[in-house]
Amino acid sequence: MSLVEIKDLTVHYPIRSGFWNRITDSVKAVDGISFNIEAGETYGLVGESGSGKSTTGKSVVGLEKVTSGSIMYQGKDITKKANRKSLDYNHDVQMIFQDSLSSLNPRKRIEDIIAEPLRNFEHLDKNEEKLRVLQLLDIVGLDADALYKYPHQFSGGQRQRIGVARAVATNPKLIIADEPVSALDLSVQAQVLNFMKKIQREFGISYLFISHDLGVVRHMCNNIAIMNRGRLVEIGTRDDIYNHPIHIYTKRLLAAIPETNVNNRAEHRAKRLQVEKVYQEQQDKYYDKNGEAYPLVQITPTHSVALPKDLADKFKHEGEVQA
Ligand SMILES: Nc1ncnc2c1ncn2[C@@H]1O[C@H](COP(=O)(O)OP(=O)(O)OP(=O)(O)O)[C@@H](O)[C@H]1O
Repeated sequence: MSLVEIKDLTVHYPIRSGFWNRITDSVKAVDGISFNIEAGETYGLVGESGSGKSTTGKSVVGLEKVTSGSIMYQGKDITKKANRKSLDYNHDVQMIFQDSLSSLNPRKRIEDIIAEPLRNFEHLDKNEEKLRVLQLLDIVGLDADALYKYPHQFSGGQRQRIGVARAVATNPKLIIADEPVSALDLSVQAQVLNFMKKIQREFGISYLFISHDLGVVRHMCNNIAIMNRGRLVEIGTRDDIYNHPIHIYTKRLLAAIPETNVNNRAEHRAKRLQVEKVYQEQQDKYYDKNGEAYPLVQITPTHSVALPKDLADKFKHEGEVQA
């Protein structure tokens, strides 16, 4: 059994209009997605802004009311509040946000910020609590004098590490990391990602790692789902996605990974423009007449892609020939 099993998850937001403020339509933020997160792994959920990643993450934490579908955790559907309560789900699942400045209370000292989940769930005495907060600061590489400071006294990277310390305080089983390093410089991104990996090794945590950037996810994730307009268009292992991408949208996201080597920038730009040209010319083949992605078709045991029948048959056949 996987740690989390998401099946046919749908989250629609109502659109209200007119004098009576009636519901006249809905935004299909998440439109029937399924994937599993295994214990101890980092699962990547990648897509452009507005593709539905955050809504999915919030649904998994229990912060968003789902329209239909299920999210199974330890055999129970946690889209139901009573099940979240009986499982102690809020203790087991934590979240790290992109914007550490607004997600950390500016009026609270770091000691109180990190201790907050401990106070909610563990009821330690004062000394035990302080010791635990100091251990957590040490794990994320911050000195003890951080205890008495406020969020604005830290750099973005340090604040993000404080967010990581708070998220791991109660020893959770799963952390939803929503764009955890997007607001940081490249060098600082690597630092925070390394801390997240170190903590994962030490505590055996699973991550649902949400990002718009396939470059960031590459060194973090074992399995990756590509999300586009509320649907999944490609699911696979790291090797499937980076070395054998099939969906035109995945190829476009891969071409959008920023090139860090200055000497290769011109070549990279030319390649990106070429991929964009192909995307504009051929994207219609990959979406149905309503502009929606097709259902996923399994190409190999680990790799599934949203394709119409003719393309699915073509790629399956190519896979068989190569094998
Ligand atoms: N509370 C809400 N009410 C109405 N529509 C919403 C709400 N939250 C999100 N949406 C819409 O749902 C869609 C998916 O949003 P979501 O934030 O999940 O995307 P995302 O991939 O995480 O993008 P970003 O990275 O920009 O946050 C968007 O069209 C968004 O405008």
